[in-house]
Amino acid sequence: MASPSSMTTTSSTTSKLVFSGCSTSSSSSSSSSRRFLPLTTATTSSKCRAFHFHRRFNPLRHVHLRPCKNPTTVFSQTINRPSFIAAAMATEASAKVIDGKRVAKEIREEKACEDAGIKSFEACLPKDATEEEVLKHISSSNNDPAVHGILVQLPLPSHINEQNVLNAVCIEKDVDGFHPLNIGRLAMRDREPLFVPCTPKGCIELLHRYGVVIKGKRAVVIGRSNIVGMPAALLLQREDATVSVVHSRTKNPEEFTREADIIISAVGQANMVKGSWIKPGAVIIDVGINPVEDSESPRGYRLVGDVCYDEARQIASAITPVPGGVGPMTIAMLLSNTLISAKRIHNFN
Ligand SMILES: NC(=O)C1=CN([C@@H]2O[C@H](COP(=O)(O)OP(=O)(O)OC[C@H]3O[C@@H](n4cnc5c(N)ncnc54)[C@H](OP(=O)(O)O)[C@@H]3O)[C@@H](O)[C@H]2O)C=CC1
Ligand SMILES: Nc1nc(=O)c2c([nH]1)NC[C@@H]1CN(c3ccc(C(=O)N[C@@H](CCC(=O)O)C(=O)O)cc3)C=[N+]21
Repeated sequence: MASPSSMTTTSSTTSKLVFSGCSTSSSSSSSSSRRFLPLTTATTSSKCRAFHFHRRFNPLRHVHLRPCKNPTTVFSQTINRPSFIAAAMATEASAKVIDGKRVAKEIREEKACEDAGIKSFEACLPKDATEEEVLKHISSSNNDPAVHGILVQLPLPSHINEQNVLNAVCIEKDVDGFHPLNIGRLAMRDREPLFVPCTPKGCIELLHRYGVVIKGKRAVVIGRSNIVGMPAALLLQREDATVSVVHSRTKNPEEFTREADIIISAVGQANMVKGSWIKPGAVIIDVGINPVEDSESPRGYRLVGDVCYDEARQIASAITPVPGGVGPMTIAMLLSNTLISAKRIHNFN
């Protein structure tokens, strides 16, 4: 756990709160990309992280941000964007793979080109930590001018009230976009949230960068969680899609998905969405991260999405793989939100 004093020693930060489960080696000096993974004992751990920006290069080891030595080269790479895809136009038998890993790398390189550095400090609390202790950590990051972003890793242990905790994060540092004020603004017309939740923002960013037309399209979001499904549906609606939300009580979900030009699936059930659920030419964004046993894999498991990838790629015009699709985009959007926050706080345009 990063001690409160270590959070204040440098000029700027994102703060992350973690209940654990996690060892002391998960302090700010080690890679923390793992801290985001759902494969750790999610129900028994939670985390809070403080991120800060400083003007000199400071590679974000936690998310593998590297300083950019040659900005010109990087810019030319970012201009070279993936080709246009129109969901309705697709005729190819095999879907274009929407490469989240590559786009996330581009986004990280854009940040590096802006001379951005982010430091990340993790507060890793025991799983029986009290709500009061959690709130104390949040309050200390709220009040630390060096901290520009705070992320409380969900889900929280059951004895802690999620609402109280999320409400406590200062809205100006809510880089996860989960504060009810941010979500409320996302839901209302002509209002702008200070931050858009990272995973749904990453999904929309992938659609934009792959030239997928959203306006006027039929979109189906599978799942309605506060983290992914609900904000993803709000974002698609803001992009002028006509949106249906499918959840665990939906009868015959395939009747909805078969009509969709765009499907965002965030359920957490391996291979639930079959090829037969998909309209030919649809674009599929698979958020699901599901471990399935695999004795051949060094970890003893591999990750698959909610969508039956091998079936879907024969039918869809474009699809995100798991791993290497939405996951890396979530992390890139967290960086992006932290950059937005630091610029806003320092009146830097
Ligand atoms: N790639 C990334 O960056 C991220 C990936 N994830 C992954 O995305 C998945 C979803 O995460 P999260 O939203 O937090 O999960 P939640 O468990 O909070 O929500 C799951 C949603 O799926 C719905 N659902 C469950 N079963 C079915 C079913 N059989 N048919 C239709 N809908 C169903 C639930 O419905 P109901 O509301 O009725 O219960 C609920 O709305 C997980 O695999 C998670 O690991 C999550 C965050 C980031
Ligand atoms: N407050 C909060 N905000 C979150 O954004 C949040 C959270 N809590 N709780 C947990 C979920 C899960 N999540 C992931 C992020 C990245 C990958 C990711 O990068 N996955 C890699 C796979 C990595 C591997 O191979 O292990 C990929 O898909 O390619 C996965 C999952 C964010 N979450």
